[in-house]
Amino acid sequence: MRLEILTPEEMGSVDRKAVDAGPLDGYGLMQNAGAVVAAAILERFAEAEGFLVLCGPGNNGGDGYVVARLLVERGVQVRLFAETEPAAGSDAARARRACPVEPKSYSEFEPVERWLVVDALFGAGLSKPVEGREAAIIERVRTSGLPVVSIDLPSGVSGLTGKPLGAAFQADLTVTFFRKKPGHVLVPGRQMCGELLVADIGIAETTLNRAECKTWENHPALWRAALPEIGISAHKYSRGHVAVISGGATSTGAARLAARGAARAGAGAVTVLSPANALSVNAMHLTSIMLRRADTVEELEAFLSDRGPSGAVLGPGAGTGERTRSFARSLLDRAGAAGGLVFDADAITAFRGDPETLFAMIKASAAQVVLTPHEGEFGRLFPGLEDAPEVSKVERTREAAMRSGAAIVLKGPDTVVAAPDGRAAINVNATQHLATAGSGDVLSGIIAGLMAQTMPAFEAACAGIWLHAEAGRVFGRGLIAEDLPEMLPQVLQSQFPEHVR
Ligand SMILES: NC(=O)C1=CN([C@@H]2O[C@H](COP(=O)(O)OP(=O)(O)OC[C@H]3O[C@@H](n4cnc5c(N)ncnc54)[C@H](O)[C@@H]3O)[C@@H](O)[C@H]2O)[C@@H](O)CC1
Ligand SMILES: Nc1ncnc2c1ncn2[C@@H]1O[C@H](COP(=O)(O)OP(=O)(O)O)[C@@H](O)[C@H]1O
Ligand SMILES: [K+]
Repeated sequence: MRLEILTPEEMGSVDRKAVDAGPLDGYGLMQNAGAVVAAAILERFAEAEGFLVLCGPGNNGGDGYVVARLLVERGVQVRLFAETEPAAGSDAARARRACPVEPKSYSEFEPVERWLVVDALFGAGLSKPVEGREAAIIERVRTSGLPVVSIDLPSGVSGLTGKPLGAAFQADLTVTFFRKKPGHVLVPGRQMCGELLVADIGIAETTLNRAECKTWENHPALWRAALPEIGISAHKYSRGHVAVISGGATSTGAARLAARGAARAGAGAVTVLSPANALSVNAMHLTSIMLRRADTVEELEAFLSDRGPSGAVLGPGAGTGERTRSFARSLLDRAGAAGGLVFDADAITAFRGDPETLFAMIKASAAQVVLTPHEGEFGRLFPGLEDAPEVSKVERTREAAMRSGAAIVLKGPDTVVAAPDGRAAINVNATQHLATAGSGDVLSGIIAGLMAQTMPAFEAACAGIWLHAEAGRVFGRGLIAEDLPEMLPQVLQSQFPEHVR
């Protein structure tokens, strides 16, 4: 599978290497790009009665001239709109000369019923907000309701961030080349692409140095090999034991959701560590999951020494006070080399005043640590890395992982996972049904459950996010957090059938 995601800059370097290696030059690649777009249009929109092609000044416009020529050669009606001539001597200028359709100016653009718009204004070279006459034509197309096929990216959407820079097209189909770019998978770019087609334009696979790729679309192919296998002679503790720290009497549900997530993810044993005042409420709701009292660090440490859990979740419903901070310190300090810790929710917020102390402890710890913030929690730990219009969620998450020494799961419809070594994955199978209270608590448990079974942090985080999203996707409407752990068996069994030996 081609899971690598390339920034527009990385794609530009692949293009240059491809041209240097030959046999195709830039013009040859442009011909192939135009050909795959024209073929996709004719296949998907066979009923279109004509085509309105909008060409910008760069190579994206160049692709548009090629598409216009190929459509004319097919005998269909084409009108072409361009405002600026491509730079003299460029591939786009050559494509413009080879195109038999004389361009009209943008002001002459009139929508025609049952025609289709081909958007070749800007692609990877978008360098400033789309305004003025380009914005006006995008608005005219939007109000016309005509279908739009975008070449490479919907013009106006940043290939790096997935965010619109000024006005932007909402496409029905986007055809990009060689590999996806972050803007195709991060929101809102992902929805603005409509259907996305990644086409081969004759760039050899060897042009891409795979070892240098650090960003992928999250997919089982990335981590399937690291999924825990249960051996024939397994016993419950050999399958991993997860401790989940519960909050006080009125906030225990979050820990139980995490515990259930850990158990369904395959941990052989799960223990909820509860304050004394919440023992009875936890006891009333737990069956296979064990329960033990832990109000103080001493009680936590006694449990860690006795039972040596291989994973822990701290944060859901835990409170943001000293108990949570001291438990975090203890878990980081006492975790064995195989320990996998997930700090979520309150365990993140508890360090808002002093993130550097948390990061220093994480870096000094033998444990593998995953932090699972949503945007609000992320802003508390990583001042200066908050969301901003021209910043990529991938780069923010990567920077946070390097700063903290933990794998970071920055949640949302396009959850990004990053590791301190620079690897990053963007998740694409989540649905909006996951936006329900407690859903993140289940996720933290799933990730801890996988780490407790010795899955490394980055892989466990990627797998956890994918499984959690898939559980939500398969369940669909009406989902509440309690349903997520209960969907995991179906997802695991259908996606990862067991090899019975
Ligand atoms: N060998 C290659 O490099 C290939 C490139 N291809 C196409 O080339 C595209 C990239 O081409 P370019 O690098 O020329 O970039 P673009 O054609 O995307 O845009 C660059 C041009 O648009 C102008 N511009 C950028 N943002 C603007 C804005 N908001 N308002 C007004 N003008 C703006 C720039 O000044 C420049 O003239 C890709 O998206 C792809 O469609 C394909 O032809 C395949 C091969
Ligand atoms: N609109 C959405 N589309 C897809 N996934 C979403 C959406 N909103 C939230 N999620 C996912 O749901 C989970 C919510 O977690 P979180 O914000 O911590 O909620 P809670 O604290 O209630 O558990 C995360 O995994 C997040 O990625
Ligand atoms: K475009």
